[in-house]
Amino acid sequence: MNALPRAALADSAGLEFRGATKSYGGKRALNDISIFVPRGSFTVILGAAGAGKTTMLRSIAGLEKLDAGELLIGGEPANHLEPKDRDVAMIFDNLALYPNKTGFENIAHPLRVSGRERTAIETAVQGIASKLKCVHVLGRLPRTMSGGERQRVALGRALVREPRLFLLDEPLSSLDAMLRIELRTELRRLQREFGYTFVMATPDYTEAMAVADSIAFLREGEIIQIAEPQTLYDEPADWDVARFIGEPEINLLPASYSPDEGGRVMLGDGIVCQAPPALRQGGYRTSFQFMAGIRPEHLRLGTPELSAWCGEVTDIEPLGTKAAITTALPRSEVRILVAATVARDLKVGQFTSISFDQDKLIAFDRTTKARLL
Ligand SMILES: Nc1ncnc2c1ncn2[C@@H]1O[C@H](COP(=O)(O)OP(=O)(O)OP(=O)(O)O)[C@@H](O)[C@H]1O
Repeated sequence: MNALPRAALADSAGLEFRGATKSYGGKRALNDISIFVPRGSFTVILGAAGAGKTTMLRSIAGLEKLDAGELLIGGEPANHLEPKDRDVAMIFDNLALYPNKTGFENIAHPLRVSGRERTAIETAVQGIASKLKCVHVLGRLPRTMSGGERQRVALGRALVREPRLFLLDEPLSSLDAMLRIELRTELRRLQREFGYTFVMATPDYTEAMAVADSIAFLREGEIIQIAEPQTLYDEPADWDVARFIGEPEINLLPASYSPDEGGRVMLGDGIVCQAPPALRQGGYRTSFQFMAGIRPEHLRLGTPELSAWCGEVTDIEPLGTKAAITTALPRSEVRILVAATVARDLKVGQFTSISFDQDKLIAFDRTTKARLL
């Protein structure tokens, strides 16, 4: 297994969907999905429960048949291929191991089934086990392993086959938080090092941001946006995407725009500020209403000379190095992310001044929810 030069792979297709559609009893689970996944990349399908993530992965694996549209794997049409002929591995969250086989035999199983020779099996199992740091459990039965060790062996069993494409359906969701972070880092490292093509489904945006080259945001069977993680955060296609990415959630406040004086924004609760660049440069000639999105990390407390608002602290949620402060304004509520040291001096019931970075305000259309460019 040699490391593959990533640059050379960037243009070649690991996977492509063209207008993929799939319904269950009249309900569209996938609606005209088109996506190109470069070979050697890590793509994450992000979306809420029921968005269609599993259906998408199962259609790629051949466990579901598309009603319409084309699937290409490695640039080749794959709609007609049986699952076993697609050369893809699907990794689920509840990866069951054979209870009566050792760690070694569990990982070796797919190679034995395909008739691989004994010394080649030995080398492959040792190689993948050392990459996944589970050599020490190769001689043991699953019931003597910790949850994390079992998951490593199960991942080893999927990775040892070296298929063209790996499909990972919430593979870490049953692990505790620490293990999840440790294993996702390792998945990312392995994927980079060996140029694997990974398509992973998850509803967890932090997991998606941590590992993805590219994230496809899926909602009700439709791809709403495909972008690099930071772009999804900075330039969300609509306010559903903006709310999904970021913790605490982005603040959404009714607002209006006026082209006067080079562009002004009036937020509820009587705040008037200069419009952000996207609105100023948008060529708008008349006033209109929109939804203003302000991320909690772009609000600040306690700079009265710069402050737009005064709010009452109604909740303080410690988050370790940071804290989420909820403040009530006369007609709305905003959440603010502050350093824990700042939160220490605050008390529920106290009034505080609030200011924000106007250039970071994101404007959304009130009807379509789309971000205004
Ligand atoms: N075999 C099936 N029969 C009928 N409806 C189905 C079937 N499989 C999925 N669906 C429906 O298709 C839609 C998409 O389901 P899917 O499992 O792909 O979503 P998901 O994003 O993976 O959700 P989760 O995160 O909960 O696993 C849902 O409305 C679901 O109820």
